[in-house]
Amino acid sequence: MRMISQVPLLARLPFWRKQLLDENSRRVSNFVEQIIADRRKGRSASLCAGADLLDLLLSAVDDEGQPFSDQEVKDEALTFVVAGHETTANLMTWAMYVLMTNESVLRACREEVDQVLPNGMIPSYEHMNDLQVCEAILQETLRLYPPVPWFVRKCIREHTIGSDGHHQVRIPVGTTIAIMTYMLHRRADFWPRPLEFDYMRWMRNPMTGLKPKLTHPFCYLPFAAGSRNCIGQNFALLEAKVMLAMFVQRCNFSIEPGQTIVPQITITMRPKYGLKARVTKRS
Ligand code: HEM
Repeated sequence: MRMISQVPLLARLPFWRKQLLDENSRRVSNFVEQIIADRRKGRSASLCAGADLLDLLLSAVDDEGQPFSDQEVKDEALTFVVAGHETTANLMTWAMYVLMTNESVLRACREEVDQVLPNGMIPSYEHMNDLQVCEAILQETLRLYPPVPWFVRKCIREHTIGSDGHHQVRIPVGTTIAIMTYMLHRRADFWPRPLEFDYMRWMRNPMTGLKPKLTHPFCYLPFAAGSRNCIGQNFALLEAKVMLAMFVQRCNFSIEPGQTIVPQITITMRPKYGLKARVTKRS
């Protein structure tokens, strides 16, 4: 939505559903403006133990003592809302899909959660390291169903990739390269049994506590890589782990039969026709 409005030519084109896009863009923008105005006027406060991200943005100053302008605060806040919302929501959707369609995975997850968090205990930071099956399930979900299924980078130094002969490709400076995470994560040369959901491939070694080594340092990129990788990745995994554990601890869920579940790849990746489930309180 925002990307379209950043490209002047595209922004002017009256293409299909453009009005809806503009309207939704305005609504998100108004929503963020309201949040900032409320905080400036003291009508809202941080829900954290200390200052939250918005407090930090509003109080930050540069080397000359200048604060962010209203537009800059809004842009930064909007980036966090947009980058942090649908991504994590999609991760949770796909994780629930996996649990509802793999009985053994749900059983292993529930066993761990019931052991680490007995009698409906609310998870705290100290429990996070013990929720290793939950973590492995989330990592395997991010492999098969990356919420951000592709991203782009611009070439700043000329490269030639591929082996000698006709498979070689020269990449000149300035080329935009799309990295298809979804395909990378399913490549048989990097992942044994690539299409199988196997959370065990992520389990730490019980003796050393170390995670298994990847077959290639860049074969797993749910949060991209390099200096512009996801700034929120640790937070995202933490909040996803808390949600997954509490959901499994407190709810039963089963998938509504007769649905077609296919990934829809746009900027993010979600089930094309949604994912309907029956959720009940766990007794
Ligand atoms: C499962 C959840 C998430 C996934 C899969 C994810 C994935 C990604 C990816 C692939 C990028 C790089 C995009 C690119 O280079 O074009 C990115 C960037 C970013 N993400 Fe996330 N993200 C997630 C959650 C979050 C959360 C919770 C936040 C904030 C609270 C966040 C904030 C950001 C920001 C600010 C950037 C831009 C960083 C920069 O350009 O320097 N993300 N994310």
